[in-house]
Amino acid sequence: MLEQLLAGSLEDARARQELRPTAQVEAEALRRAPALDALAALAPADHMKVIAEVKRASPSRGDLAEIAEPHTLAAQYEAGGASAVSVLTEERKFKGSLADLEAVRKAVSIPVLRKDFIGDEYQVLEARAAGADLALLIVAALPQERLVTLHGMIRELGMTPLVEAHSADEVARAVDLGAQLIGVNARDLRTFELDRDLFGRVADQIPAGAIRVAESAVLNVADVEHYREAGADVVLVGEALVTNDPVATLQSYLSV
Ligand SMILES: O=C(O)c1ccccc1NCC(=O)[C@H](O)[C@H](O)COP(=O)(O)O
Repeated sequence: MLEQLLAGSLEDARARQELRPTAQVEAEALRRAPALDALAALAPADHMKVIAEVKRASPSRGDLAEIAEPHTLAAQYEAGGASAVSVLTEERKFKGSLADLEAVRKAVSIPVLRKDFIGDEYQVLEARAAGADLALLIVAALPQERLVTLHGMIRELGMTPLVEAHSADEVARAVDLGAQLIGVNARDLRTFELDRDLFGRVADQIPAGAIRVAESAVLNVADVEHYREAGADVVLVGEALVTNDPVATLQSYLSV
């Protein structure tokens, strides 16, 4: 599934590239106001910080929420205390788009993450051109050489890479990159199995200077407490926010 998702995202990027060539997207990326400082926004605090996700659907759960106005939801997230907004831009299984990201960018003043299956430079340029401050890199999806190149490029464009791992080996690869923002995804992107204890097993490998993000599988405050006790600075939450009252749910997590 991960290979399919990456291949689909790259294929869709190729189709967009036919219409908007690299030079054009690069010019748009360079014209953008500088990216917001996501590391400052997500820096460890005396409570859990939240990256709140705009998530309509997913391969593991199907349709989750209609979200006709992603910018309205994102504004609610910001008002509710989110430190950043994650926007799924993958079209085929998550029903997202870069237009969602652009709309969210206009509506909030907190950092915005492009959450997609990023495998090439064009997608990174698209992220910045649409106003993203962060871009996701999934360790399991790419060879280390590709990760090094894309990680460097994201940083050169002023954005922050969120480097996502799902095993001790992948955390080690993220650390080798010099990643300052490391996510441990409880969801195995190949099987969709959830393992909330994975974060606790690998958190010690993440250097003290890096920000530790626990991704996925938060369904209630107890899950947030579980991640906090295991050392998470930030949780990334999608389903629980889009299927419940987003502000009340978010605020309950911020008390942890
Ligand atoms: O959510 C999925 O089913 C999924 C499947 C395959 C690859 C990625 C997937 N999700 C992306 C994410 O990482 C989550 O949207 C994000 O961490 C929030 O997760 P949750 O709070 O469990 O909705």
